[in-house]
Amino acid sequence: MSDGRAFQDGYPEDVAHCYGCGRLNEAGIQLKSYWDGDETVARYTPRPEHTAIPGYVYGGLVASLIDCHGTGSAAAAGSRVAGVDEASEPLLRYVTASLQVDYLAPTPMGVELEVRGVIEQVKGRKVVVEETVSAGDAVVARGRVVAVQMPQTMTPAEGPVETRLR
Ligand SMILES: CCCCC/C=C\C/C=C\C/C=C\C/C=C\CCCC(=O)SCCNC(=O)CCNC(=O)[C@H](O)C(C)(C)COP(=O)(O)OP(=O)(O)OC[C@H]1O[C@@H](n2cnc3c(N)ncnc32)[C@H](O)[C@@H]1OP(=O)(O)O
Repeated sequence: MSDGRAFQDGYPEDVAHCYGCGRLNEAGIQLKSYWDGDETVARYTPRPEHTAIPGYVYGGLVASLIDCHGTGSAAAAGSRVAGVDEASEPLLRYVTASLQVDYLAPTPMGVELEVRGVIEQVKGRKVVVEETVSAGDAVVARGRVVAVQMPQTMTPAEGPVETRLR
């Protein structure tokens, strides 16, 4: 967002429960993504429960970071191309159509990870984001997300949040 808030801070309440990026999901990762020039960036330090083997991060967590940084980047990039005022209007809603991950090196625990996104394509309802995950100077994973604007038929479940999270 151009006002210093993370992309995910602009998600309306009905789509703010995602395990990876929902600010209202207290058990989740609550990933925060931002513009950094033409690229996007998010930082996250894995928690002990994200362990694969002692000392190393579970690959599913790395995939989640790529997933949610990708959809957040897509929401920001697609909205920018559509002329949505990111500071005052909600971002367009995107979901993951495709998530590809290559694990290049073991990901150490106890280190802040940096996820970087490059917007490869914005075409119609689709945005393609190329990503890297780094631990210090080492690129530990590469990923690619194809995000597509949520179809109108994919509506959030009704009812109290506790019910929806169960
Ligand atoms: C009003 C205020 C809104 C404010 C919101 C603010 C921000 C919100 C941003 C995001 C918030 C939304 C949710 C946040 C929560 C979680 C996000 C985390 C990510 C997830 O956890 S989310 C869950 C997992 N996710 C799914 O549950 C999706 C299930 N799935 C489907 O719902 C459909 O499958 C769908 C919609 C994906 C596509 O269906 P569709 O019919 O709309 O697509 P269609 O055929 O029209 O394709 C259009 C173009 O996408 C290409 N394309 C399609 N599929 C592809 C694939 N697999 N690989 C490569 N390209 C693909 C086509 O090739 C074509 O490209 P082209 O135009 O170039 O030919």
